[in-house]
Amino acid sequence: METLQVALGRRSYPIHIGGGLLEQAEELLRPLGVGRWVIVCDDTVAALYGAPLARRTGWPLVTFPAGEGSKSLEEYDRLCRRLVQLGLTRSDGIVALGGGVTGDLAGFAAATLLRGVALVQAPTTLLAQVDSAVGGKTGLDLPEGKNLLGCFYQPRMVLADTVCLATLPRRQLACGMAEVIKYGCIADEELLTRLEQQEPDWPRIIRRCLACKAALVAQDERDEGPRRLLNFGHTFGHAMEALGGGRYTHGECVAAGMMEMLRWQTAHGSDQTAMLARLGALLERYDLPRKLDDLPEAAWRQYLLRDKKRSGGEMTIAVLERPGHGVLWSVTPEELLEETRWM
Ligand SMILES: NC(=O)c1ccc[n+]([C@@H]2O[C@H](COP(=O)([O-])OP(=O)(O)OC[C@H]3O[C@@H](n4cnc5c(N)ncnc54)[C@H](O)[C@@H]3O)[C@@H](O)[C@H]2O)c1
Ligand SMILES: O=C(O)C(=O)C[C@@H](O)[C@H](O)[C@H](O)COP(=O)(O)O
Ligand SMILES: [Zn+2]
Repeated sequence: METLQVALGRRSYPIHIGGGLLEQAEELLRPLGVGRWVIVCDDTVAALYGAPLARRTGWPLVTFPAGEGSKSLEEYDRLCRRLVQLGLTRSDGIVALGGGVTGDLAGFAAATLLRGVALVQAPTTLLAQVDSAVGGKTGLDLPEGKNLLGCFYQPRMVLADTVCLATLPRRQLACGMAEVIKYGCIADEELLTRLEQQEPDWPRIIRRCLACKAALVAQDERDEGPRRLLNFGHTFGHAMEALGGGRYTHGECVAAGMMEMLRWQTAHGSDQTAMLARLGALLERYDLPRKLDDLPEAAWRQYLLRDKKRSGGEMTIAVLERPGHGVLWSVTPEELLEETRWM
């Protein structure tokens, strides 16, 4: 087992990475001094890992339907009511076992139920292990757009059990690779080169991505500055995800969104032709889309304008200065809407 630390003063927490950590969950969580744990996971993860964990520990299990559609007020309501019915108190806690959907939904429930109960993130997808389980962003979607409800709520511990990756379908592994490639683009050119030349070594990749994320979160917990680099590909990607209505995953939209941002940059005086070719080849290597051509255009503008990085007449976007080095630009919504392929 390897351990990284997210340095946030009193709210600091460890990220444990390794094979077989779920088997040791009871022991690893004991020092947190939490009364009773409840496991929250989707129905797919329940069958694979939730039920065995519940059997071993005696912790109750609450499930919800797998998929992005569960990041909804309806599912949040159902989950919170179930947790109350189970008698959860303020000295108890939630183990969010699953992918990013579980982390966001169960994390938001942990942050708000009884005004906050302890939370442990136990990510089971590559995407959640390299990104969503760390940093404390929790959230739900609205019909008007992605992650429009939510808060920052840090977990007390993250347990990334790499054994779980063995059962992950190929498409979901690819989704995680989109966020991995994002880290390479914004902060780690050597990672890009390794991904181009070698087969993935998961524990090593996870460690590298999380070291980057932990550093950005420690500098800027509430997403007011450098943490926004993690949004590279998301400005367009989130709009694509909402427009896709569930057809495309978060990772696929981040992949196409990174390409779209490089095209936008190129049309705005920052030539990214070489990087477009490099990123395009890498996305292809990992079965990710470079373009999503079949999305309806009508609501594109509204979704983009609802981006959380918009503040009045200004939007902060993450762009690339060079491979491995992202920077933030401030643009007007009109500039962002110019020269995208839908306009
Ligand atoms: N909070 C954050 O910082 C943050 C960061 C990135 C993404 N996100 C959010 O995360 C979500 C995407 O996360 P995701 O891609 O993990 O999706 P997900 O949680 O829907 O998981 C994808 C699918 O994989 C299944 N699954 C999970 N673990 C498995 C395993 N080990 N073996 C087999 N199947 C397994 C799930 O049941 C689901 O069907 C999006 O909603 C996105 O907005 C949040
Ligand atoms: O942790 C962050 O900060 C990120 O931006 C990570 C992203 O991969 C993630 O998709 C996040 O949920 C997007 O944040 P949002 O603030 O644009 O909803
Ligand atoms: Zn993301």
